[in-house]
Amino acid sequence: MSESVLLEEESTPLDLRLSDDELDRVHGHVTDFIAEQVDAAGAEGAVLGLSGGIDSTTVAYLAVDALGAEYLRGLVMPGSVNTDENMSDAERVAEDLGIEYDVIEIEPIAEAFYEALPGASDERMAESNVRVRVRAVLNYFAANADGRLVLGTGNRSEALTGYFTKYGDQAVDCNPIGNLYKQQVRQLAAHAGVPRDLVMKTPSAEMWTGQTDEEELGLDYDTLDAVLALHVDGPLSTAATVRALDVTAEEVARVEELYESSKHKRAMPPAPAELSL
Ligand SMILES: Nc1ncnc2c1ncn2[C@@H]1O[C@H](COP(=O)(O)OP(=O)(O)OC[C@H]2O[C@@H]([n+]3cccc(C(=O)O)c3)[C@H](O)[C@@H]2O)[C@@H](O)[C@H]1O
Ligand SMILES: Nc1ncnc2c1ncn2[C@@H]1O[C@H](COP(=O)(O)OP(=O)(O)OP(=O)(O)O)[C@@H](O)[C@H]1O
Ligand SMILES: [Mg+2]
Repeated sequence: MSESVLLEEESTPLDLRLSDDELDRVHGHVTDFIAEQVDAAGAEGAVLGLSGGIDSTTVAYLAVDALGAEYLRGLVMPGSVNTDENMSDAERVAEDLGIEYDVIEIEPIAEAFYEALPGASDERMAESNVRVRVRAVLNYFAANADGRLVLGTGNRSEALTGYFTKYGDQAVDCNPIGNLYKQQVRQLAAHAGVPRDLVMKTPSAEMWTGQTDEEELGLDYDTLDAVLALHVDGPLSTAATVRALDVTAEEVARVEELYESSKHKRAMPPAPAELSL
């Protein structure tokens, strides 16, 4: 069975699926990109956080294709919220790929932050973002020490909705799958040989127990991707998007709100315009 057939049973509001030929080309394009980024930086390879989720697993598979297993290091960083299943999947990915990896318990590090600013961790998002940023510090610790680049795992759907922690999981040197919508990442994962149980996993940031991306975003990824492609990336008005897809004007407005309110996450921090003195 070809890899794209694997996902063919799904029906989506808008067919963004890549053909086998396109998947071959995207695979080559992304692996070339990873190799070029590492080469251009004069780096000794790359490091990435492995969560057992589809995005980091896909980037790990592609990076091994691009660089070879000996040039990729994985960091598996369990915190209090991560399920044992996800953490053992993360280790399985590293072992299947034959890459060097470390398992680092982040809770004692996060706890030191919570104690340093009493009360701040009462706010769930503030508390959860600390864990995400602790992982970023560890990624850069490993990258600095070994002369490696940090590979990001962000995709286009997350980037356009700001669905990431500022200076957390977005604190990376490059984003190999950054131009692909989430459903295309799943397709590329299958194409790259990621095991089916990981390809079909429900996306979760695991920032609190039971969190799923789709519940927090308020839309399923297929709908989100379709609205992004037609209305945010594409030229269709709200009314035309509603007519083209099986979505409501409220769903389009939700996507627009996510996109608009996260602009600051996609820009360099602003400074006042230069004064002529
Ligand atoms: N207009 C503006 N201009 C400039 N800066 C602005 C700003 N509005 C907020 N800010 C700054 O941004 C901060 C809020 O942003 P941030 O700290 O990122 O926090 P926030 O966006 O509130 O939360 C992170 C979101 O990303 C999701 N996430 C995080 C990590 C991983 C994943 C995943 O999919 O795995 C998902 C998470 O579930 C949550 O929905 C504010 O505290 C403020 O410092
Ligand atoms: N426990 C963890 N250990 C190591 N890295 C992690 C951990 N949790 C998150 N990360 C890093 O943060 C990134 C962002 O998480 P995110 O949930 O968006 O991606 P994912 O888990 O790979 O895929 P999915 O979105 O399908 O859950 C991960 O891809 C991974 O690089
Ligand atoms: Mg995840």
